[in-house]
Amino acid sequence: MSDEELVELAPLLEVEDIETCYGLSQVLFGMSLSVRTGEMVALLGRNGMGKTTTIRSIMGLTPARAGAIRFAGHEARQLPSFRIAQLGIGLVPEGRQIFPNLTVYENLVAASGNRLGAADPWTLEKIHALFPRLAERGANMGGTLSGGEQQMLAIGRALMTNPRLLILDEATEGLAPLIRDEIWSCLSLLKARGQSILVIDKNVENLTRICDRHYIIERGRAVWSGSSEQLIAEPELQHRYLGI
Ligand SMILES: Nc1ncnc2c1ncn2[C@@H]1O[C@H](COP(=O)(O)OP(=O)(O)OP(=O)(O)O)[C@@H](O)[C@H]1O
Repeated sequence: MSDEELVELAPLLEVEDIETCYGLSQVLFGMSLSVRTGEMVALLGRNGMGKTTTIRSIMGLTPARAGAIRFAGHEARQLPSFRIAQLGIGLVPEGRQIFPNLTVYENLVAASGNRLGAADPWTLEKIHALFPRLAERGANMGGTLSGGEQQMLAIGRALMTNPRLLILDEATEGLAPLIRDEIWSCLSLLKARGQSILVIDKNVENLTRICDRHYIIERGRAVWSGSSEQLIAEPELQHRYLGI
């Protein structure tokens, strides 16, 4: 089998037994997860269990000190975060972190590109069709947008890099119900389009509706993983690990 065929068979993202610390304080203790091409995977767990840290480690923002992170055939654990982004991971970070002093248009085009040669790349027109509000507000400064509009902008900005994997950290947190629904519809659409997605969110009902698989993280390691059907069938899991 050729190297290319082996890469095709391997998961797009494979996180294996990573350990991550903030200074002397260890947060991840052998965290593992994988995302296959076209899959939508959720990372669930109570506050402070290490979900954001897992994503920060994948992105090289808080590098893991042990374990392995493989992405699209590359060993990524020790790469700087700009290289990891260039391999094709688009992050929608917690708190959105759009550029407040750039216009909506500038935010969208700042990091846009199709460096991996996607067959049907995202364009400004397609982002505007996905989120018409961004078209209306193109000339406004990012910092003047509502929370929901900023979230749409953060998603649009990540998509404009044409990522192989889109990672969203609490994308619906703190938004009005109607705006939340809009974000969930957008995620369903992306999933249907074949986008590989890793998502952190608290809304298990919406997650089980569209995700393929789920991981539950407890004190820095995955304690359960399974399909949406399996998660729905085990309400005691949700009670025990998610406090629902
Ligand atoms: N920059 C930091 N320095 C030190 N400790 C941190 C830092 N960021 C997070 N932590 C600690 O690491 C642990 C895991 O945090 P993390 O943000 O990964 O959890 P989480 O599961 O994403 O929770 P939340 O839903 O609250 O964001 C927590 O105990 C948190 O206090």
